[in-house]
Amino acid sequence: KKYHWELKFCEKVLIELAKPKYHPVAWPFMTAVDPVALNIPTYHSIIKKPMDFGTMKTKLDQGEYENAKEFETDARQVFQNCYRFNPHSDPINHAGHQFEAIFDSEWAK
Ligand SMILES: Cc1ccc(Nc2c(-c3ccc(O)cc3)nc3c(C)cccn23)cc1
Repeated sequence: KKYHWELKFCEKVLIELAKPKYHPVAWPFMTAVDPVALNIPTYHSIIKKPMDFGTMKTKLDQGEYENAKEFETDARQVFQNCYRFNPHSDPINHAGHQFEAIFDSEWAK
């Protein structure tokens, strides 16, 4: 089916983004933000739709995406959450922009 090919592409993108060479910019976005561990108790009052690439992998493996568009929507949510919560000056905000550029490059292939 059409969707099957689209989801294979999503899996391929995740495998690429999880490579060690991207870890310096990818690491804050590969697992769910833990407000207790990070001492940011306001996180869930500011960010209404938490998302991360680890959760996206689980959703993909569990068949929770119907198409590539739904997958991309979650990816964009990761970056929007990062820019909303982390000040422009914060290194995490900068890492988000760098990692989004890597995602965009893979997504355009
Ligand atoms: C006091 C303070 C300030 C900034 C942060 N940002 C931050 C985030 C983060 C990622 C995505 C996101 O939507 C929001 C936050 N992830 C981290 C990690 C893994 C380590 C250190 C900082 N981190 C943490 C604590």
